[in-house]
Amino acid sequence: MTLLDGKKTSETIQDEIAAEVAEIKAKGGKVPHLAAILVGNDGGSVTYVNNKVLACERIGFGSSLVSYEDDVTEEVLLNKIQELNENAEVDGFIVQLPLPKHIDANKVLEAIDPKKDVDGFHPTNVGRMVAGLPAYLPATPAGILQLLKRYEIETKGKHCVVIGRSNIVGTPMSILMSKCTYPGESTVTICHRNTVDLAHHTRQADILIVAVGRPGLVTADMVKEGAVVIDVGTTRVPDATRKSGFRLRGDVDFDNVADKCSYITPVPGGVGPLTIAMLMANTLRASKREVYG
Ligand SMILES: Nc1nc(=O)c2c([nH]1)NC[C@@H]1CN(c3ccc(C(=O)N[C@@H](CCC(=O)O)C(=O)O)cc3)C=[N+]21
Repeated sequence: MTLLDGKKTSETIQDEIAAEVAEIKAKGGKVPHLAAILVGNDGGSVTYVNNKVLACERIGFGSSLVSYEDDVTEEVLLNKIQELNENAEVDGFIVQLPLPKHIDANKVLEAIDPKKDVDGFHPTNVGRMVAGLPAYLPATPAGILQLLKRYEIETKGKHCVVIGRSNIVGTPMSILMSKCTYPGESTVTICHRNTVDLAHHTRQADILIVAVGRPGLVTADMVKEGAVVIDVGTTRVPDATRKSGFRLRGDVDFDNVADKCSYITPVPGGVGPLTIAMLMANTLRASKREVYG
C-alpha cells in the first residue's frame, strides 16, 4: 500500500508556483492577487480561508480577506462582488461556502466574473469544463487529478466509482475522470444517497473517490483488493484528547481499508492540502490570463 501524500504534493506544487512568482517579480510583472469573501464564523470555513491567505503569503501572492457577519444582506455581498470584478489589482477571488440560508448562493456565484472565478464554480466555467474548453477547474477535483498524475496511477479503462454528486466535488470529478485525456479515460459510476446497495457498486471500483462528508461511510468490505481510494471527507468530530476539542475524520475507515488498497489518501494530509494548492494554481493562471486571454 502506498500513501498518497497530499501534504507533500501540495508543497511541491506551491514551490513550483512560488518559483514562477519570483520570476514574474524579477521581470517587474504583476504579482498575482487572490481575494476571499468570508461570511460568518463557522470554524471550518475560518480555518480554510486563513489557510488560503497563509498559502498566498508563502508563495508570494498578494491577498485580501473581506469578512462579514452572518447577517450580511445579499445586496451588500453582490455589491462587493461587483467591486472585486472591476478591481484590476484582484486577479481572482472566491466566496467561501456554505453561505447563510437567507442568501441565494447560486445568485452570488453567478455574479462573479467567470474570468476571476478561480474556484471554477460559475456556470460558465462549469459549462466550459464539460465541453472540454479551457476553464478554471474546481480546486478539489483538480487536486485529485494532480495526485493521480504525480503518482503515475493508470486511469485509462479503469472503473472509477464516485460517491457524492455535489457541484463542488462529485459531479465535476466524475466528468473529469471520463474525459479522453490523462488522468481520465475511466468508466465512471456516480453513487449518491438514492443508490441501492452502495457496497455492490463500490466493490467494482478500481478507483474509489468518496466525497460525502459522512465519517467512516466506506468500510473494508466495500473495497476491492488493490483499489485506489481517494477520501475527500474532512468532518470535524469531537475529541476530548485534543486541544482543539475535535479531530478531522474522512469518509473512509482508513485503519481497516488501507491494507486492501494499492494507494490511499489519509485525512488529514490528503486531498485537503491539494485543494489549497490548486486554488493558488488557478490564481496564477488568472493573473497570466491563461484561460480567457
Ligand atoms: N468557495 C469555496 N471554495 C472551496 O474550495 C471550499 C469552500 N468554499 N468551502 C469549504 C470547502 C472545504 N475546503 C477545504 C480546503 C482545505 C482543506 C484542508 O486543507 N484540509 C487539511 C486540514 C485543515 C485543518 O487543519 O482543518 C487536511 O485535510 O489535511 C479542507 C477542506 C475548501 N472548500
